[in-house]
Amino acid sequence: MTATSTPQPADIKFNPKKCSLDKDTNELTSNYTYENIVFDENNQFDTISTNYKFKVDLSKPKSLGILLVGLGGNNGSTLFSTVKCLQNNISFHNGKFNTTKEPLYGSMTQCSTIKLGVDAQGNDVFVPFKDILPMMDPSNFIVHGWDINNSNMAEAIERSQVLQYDLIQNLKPFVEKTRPMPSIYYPDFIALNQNDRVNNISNSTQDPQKWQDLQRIRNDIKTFKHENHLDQVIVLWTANTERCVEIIPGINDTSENIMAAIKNNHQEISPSNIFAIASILEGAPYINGSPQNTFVPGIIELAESRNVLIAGDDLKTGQTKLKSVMMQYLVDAGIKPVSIASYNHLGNNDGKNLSSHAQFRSKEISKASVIDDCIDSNKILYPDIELKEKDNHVDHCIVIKYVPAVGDSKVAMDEYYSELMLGGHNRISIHNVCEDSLLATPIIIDLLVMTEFFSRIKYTKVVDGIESTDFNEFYPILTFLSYWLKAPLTRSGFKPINSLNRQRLALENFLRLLIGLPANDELRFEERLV
Ligand SMILES: NC(=O)c1ccc[n+]([C@@H]2O[C@H](COP(=O)([O-])OP(=O)(O)OC[C@H]3O[C@@H](n4cnc5c(N)ncnc54)[C@H](O)[C@@H]3O)[C@@H](O)[C@H]2O)c1
Ligand SMILES: O=P([O-])([O-])O[C@@H]1[C@@H](O)[C@H](O)[C@@H](O)[C@H](O)[C@@H]1O
Repeated sequence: MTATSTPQPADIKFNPKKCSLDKDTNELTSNYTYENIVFDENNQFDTISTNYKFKVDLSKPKSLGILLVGLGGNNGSTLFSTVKCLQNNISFHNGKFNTTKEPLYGSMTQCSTIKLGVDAQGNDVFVPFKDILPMMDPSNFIVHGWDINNSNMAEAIERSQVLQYDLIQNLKPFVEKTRPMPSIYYPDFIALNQNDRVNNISNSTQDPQKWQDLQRIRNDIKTFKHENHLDQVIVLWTANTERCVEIIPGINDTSENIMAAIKNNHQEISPSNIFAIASILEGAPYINGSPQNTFVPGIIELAESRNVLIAGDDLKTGQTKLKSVMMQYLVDAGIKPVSIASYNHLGNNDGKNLSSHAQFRSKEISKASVIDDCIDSNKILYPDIELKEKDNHVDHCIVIKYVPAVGDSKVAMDEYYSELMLGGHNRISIHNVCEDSLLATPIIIDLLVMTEFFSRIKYTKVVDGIESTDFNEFYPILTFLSYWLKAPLTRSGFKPINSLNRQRLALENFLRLLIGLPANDELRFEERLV
């Protein structure tokens, strides 16, 4: 592999001292010793080493099925259009230029690189992220989905006002024949102001039959898979933000209880609960791109028992992504943030839905948690976060307002107010204007590419030189995807990692170990030692 080439599977380069390629099965196996420093209750530490064997199936599927809940929305229709552009090489007049192939800027898998090592002169060598091992090309996605509104995809992209006029005209013949499948609407979960969009639902709002809704969604997934000859389908929620559900013992706390609650039409079963359960039962990974707490304990238990990948919550696109960098920068520099005031206004339908309190509350929770791991990491700056007194926490305020005039442009204003030495202060103000759906769509692409990639990896532990012949799949909550998520869903007993650089480091090092390379460090001894 060279720094510029796009290798095919046969070109995959790996470290033969750590890896072997089985040409019959097209699987690459690598050996890795995971070392961690573990402290006991007396603050004594030990280095714990565990040997693993990882196996990647290098044969990626020809096509990957994507089912979006909320296909007709801004994110859904933008992703659908992007894939059509790639598949049909659609060009458009972008103001001054005729653009042919759109690079997927904003997608880490498609447009970023990873440092692999150094050349003979000690200069860093980078390769495209997507070229380290075979990953799905988004032009091989087959996209469909559900929406509570029946507009065809040409009408949907016009309504969204995300794409340029010329591109919409060029896309129309490729998208107008697609209409979203009818969905489920339980009015209590999204804002009342969405009511006038509802004309494409299969359930009765007066007499809900949630068990039948579940069967119908399962059937939709099966049919889509069958009709398109797909081996794998991933379902992703990019519909409106729902209010959070109440966690009720006996109702949604175990997989058995939640199935019974669906049969009994319990009011705390949300549409997103139904979609998540349907996907898990169909063996389709499910990703929650919105902030609501779809993954109640009963659904997590179901995913664990069925061994189906799940990930969430809420896409980390603009303001929160920057916050997960800023906070890490300030705290790691020994500067003490004492308040973060985050205002944000936008004028798309997402903003309209979030102007309702219960839905805003879901978003407020997911946007607030992003600073927690940094606060937790530094007991010099925040000696006892439990006390929640002035000196021990960050005043973190989150405001979102709906301003129709600005459309899909998301305006974010943040003030980071921090303490410096000798009573000094540091105030950083950020004004960030970005197109909401054009930030979200490449992130959705990354989540889909990486979910498919992780589903081709298995591992086994090697104990005393003996490796088990049974290879395991990942624990179902795929926290490797945290980089793209505001409030990463995390395995019980573990705390989420929010800091962006830490999240990326995990991905980089994991890709490296799969091809037999050690974890990346920046020791640069070539330069620093004589
Ligand atoms: N754009 C971003 O930067 C960003 C970032 C993080 C999270 N999100 C979240 O992504 C979601 C989608 O954002 P958007 O801008 O596309 O919103 P949108 O309002 O344009 O689209 C949502 C779509 O979902 C449909 N819908 C609502 N309930 C449904 C149901 N039960 N079944 C099927 N369809 C349903 C609506 O009709 C609409 O077409 C929101 O929850 C938003 O908070 C967006
Ligand atoms: O990712 P980010 O920019 O912090 O968060 C965004 C919010 O600020 C915005 O109000 C909302 O509508 C988007 O869906 C997204 O959640």
